[in-house]
Amino acid sequence: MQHTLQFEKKAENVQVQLPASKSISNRLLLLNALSYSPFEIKNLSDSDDTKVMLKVLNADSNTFDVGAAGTSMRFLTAFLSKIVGEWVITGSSRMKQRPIKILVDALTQLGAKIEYIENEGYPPLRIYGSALKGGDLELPGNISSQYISALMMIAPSIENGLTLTLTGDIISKPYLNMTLALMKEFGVTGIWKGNSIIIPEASYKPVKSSVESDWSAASYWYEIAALNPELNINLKGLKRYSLQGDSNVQKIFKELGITTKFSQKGVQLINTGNKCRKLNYDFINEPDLAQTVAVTCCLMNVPFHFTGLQTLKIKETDRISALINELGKMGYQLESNQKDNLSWNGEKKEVSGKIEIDTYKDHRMAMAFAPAAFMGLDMIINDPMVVTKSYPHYWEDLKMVGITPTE
Ligand SMILES: O=C(O)C1=C[C@@H](OP(=O)(O)O)[C@@H](O)[C@H](O)C1
Ligand SMILES: C=C(OP(=O)(O)O)C(=O)O
Repeated sequence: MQHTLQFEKKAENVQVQLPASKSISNRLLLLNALSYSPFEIKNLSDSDDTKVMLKVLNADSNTFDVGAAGTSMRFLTAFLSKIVGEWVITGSSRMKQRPIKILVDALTQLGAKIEYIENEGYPPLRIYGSALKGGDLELPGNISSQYISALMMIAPSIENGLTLTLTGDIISKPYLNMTLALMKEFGVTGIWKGNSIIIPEASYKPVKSSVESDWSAASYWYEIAALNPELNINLKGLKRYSLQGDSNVQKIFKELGITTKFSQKGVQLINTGNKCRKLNYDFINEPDLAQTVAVTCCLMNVPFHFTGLQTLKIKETDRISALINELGKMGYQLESNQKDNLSWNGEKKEVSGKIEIDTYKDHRMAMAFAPAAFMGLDMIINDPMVVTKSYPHYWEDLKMVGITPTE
């Protein structure tokens, strides 16, 4: 399926009810299960990644398919390892290329028995769950924080708890702090000590919880604000003192002329027109914002140098290559060491005619590129429904600002 995007100037004011955070939703679902909570979670995400988490936690089979949801794959692998029984967990073809060895090795050290069904180091997995024994574990902190969050959440229910010492650079650290904060809501206090996270053996207590709106989803509206100086955008449900590291989108887009104003009604985005000459930014803490900011900078003619992108190659797709390919189709020549950086020096080739953007089964490719339609470009987005991974009503919401997708 394809969407051809047509843009017709429409609204001057829009109010957007953003989707709920899937990161918070998936943690709360696991913590609810671990605390045997009878309470319903308020404002749970309706994303594919959360729906699949709910489905697995409520299933009565022993074989689960989590599709493309990284958090579900990693969190459930840890969870199932400590539930007595034999379980099989698999995912999409891309999920079978996303590494999981670090988590499997850690769980094995705690006493779990896990087998690789196809390729060593990757899902699908066969898990023989049993009671686990805790203690001290050392594991790399520079591949995916999701392995660490997964271990943190099961730690209180393991004999002796866990002390996790992270080696290498710590990437996506705000997600670890989000995990700690939510565990605290459920009555368990873990602490940082240098590069170690210490979590005691303890009982979670069931609590009523609710989910904030998603700051990563908000980033596409910051992009839209940056490209539409006259548009007045109000975003609902975001928290100023958020658990989400992606709330740093405020700081990044300030460099691109967007001021964030909090009020009773929500978050207002104001375009001041004051953009920086060049944007240098280290995305080590906010990897999911990189695509939004790369596309915005190109469309605004702001050269950039981004670092801290080492996790992008193992996400829904190799996001560094995907950005180079697709921005290349629009005439922007990006450069990268194909490891952890990406830059654009401001040079652009003229392109004409239709621009067909491939999305590589990556929701963030579709969402970051769609606002290019505001620039009068004749845009086609391939496989547009990938957005349901995190933001199912994205295309509906875009209609409010005059971008109409037609099949
Ligand atoms: O814990 C989480 O909810 C997430 C952690 C990050 O992944 P990595 O830790 O693999 O960078 C992020 O990219 C992902 O979208 C959600
Ligand atoms: C990387 C992402 O998700 P996950 O790793 O949970 O699949 C994302 O949503 O951008």
